Amino acid sequence: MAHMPVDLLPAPAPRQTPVRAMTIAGSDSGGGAGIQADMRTMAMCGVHGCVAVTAVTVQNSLGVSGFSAIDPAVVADQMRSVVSDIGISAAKTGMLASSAIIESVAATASELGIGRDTPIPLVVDPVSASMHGDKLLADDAMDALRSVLIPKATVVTPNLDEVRLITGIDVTDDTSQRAAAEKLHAMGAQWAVVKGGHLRSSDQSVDLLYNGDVFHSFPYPRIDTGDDHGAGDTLAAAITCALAHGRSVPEAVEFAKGWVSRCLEWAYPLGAGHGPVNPLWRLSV
Ligand SMILES: Nc1ncnc2c1ncn2[C@@H]1O[C@H](COP(=O)(O)OP(=O)(O)O)[C@@H](O)[C@H]1O
Ligand SMILES: Cc1ncc(COP(=O)(O)OP(=O)(O)O)c(N)n1
Repeated sequence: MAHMPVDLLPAPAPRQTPVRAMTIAGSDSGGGAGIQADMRTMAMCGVHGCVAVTAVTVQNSLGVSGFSAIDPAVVADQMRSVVSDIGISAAKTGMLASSAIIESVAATASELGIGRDTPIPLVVDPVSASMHGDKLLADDAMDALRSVLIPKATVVTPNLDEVRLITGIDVTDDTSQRAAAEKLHAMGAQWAVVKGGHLRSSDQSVDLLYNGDVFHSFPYPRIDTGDDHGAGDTLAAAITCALAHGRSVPEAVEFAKGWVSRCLEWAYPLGAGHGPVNPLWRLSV
């Protein structure tokens, strides 16, 4: 295992109300991705995680065999209920399933003051499919993602398949990764992270962050594992936690890269397919 320095977010003191964040995402019955991944990382980062469930997937280590989407009005009401009482310092989106849910989440985020240029940053992980290729977002929802949600994002975090669907750019190298980041920023995201996890030609996994001005590159050693289910959710959740703790976006992405790298180092086999990344490494520190 590589030995990277450990960057930790502060743990709450006994009886002290922790920093709060909300995930607006789908449930993974296998416990490795979606809401379950977000809550695992939030808990291990000392953050009280709140939830707006968007869909319930039927999923295990072999893939997603079906899902049921939640009524968009119920998604919006979950967001209102959390923000009006508990309060949050950051939010993230994951699986949103349909254009109706995307529109509801974007409108409710505006109503509640969540998103870029507000005090509550929004991390948009534009989940479109599982690692097995199972669809988690309707084909006709891509326009809503581009036109109403990405312009609200403080940070958008697509993988390379999602980059292709959203921007039409096929990222194969550093130049196309930069072009994709520029296009995502031009679509209205304050910051774009183009994740390099799927660029398997290198011994590095390089994520690129861009805000219309400066590129920040995050090269980390590629970890040799097939147990990488939930890596994207975990990265976005860790960014959200660091933002909730008051870190800047580049600091939050740096923290999250270190976090997900350790989670990949500690990933374990589960079921007959791909096991999950493992935030429980934090219990050993
Ligand atoms: N084998 C790996 N070794 C190190 N980092 C990885 C590896 N696979 C993915 N990552 C990192 O995990 C995060 C999620 O990446 P990616 O796999 O591209 O997203 P997704 O899970 O959404 O498909 C990124 O920060 C990426 O660089
Ligand atoms: C309910 C749910 N949400 C998101 C995903 C995809 O998660 P991701 O982190 O991109 O991980 P992989 O699918 O690549 O393992 C999901 N599968 N289920």
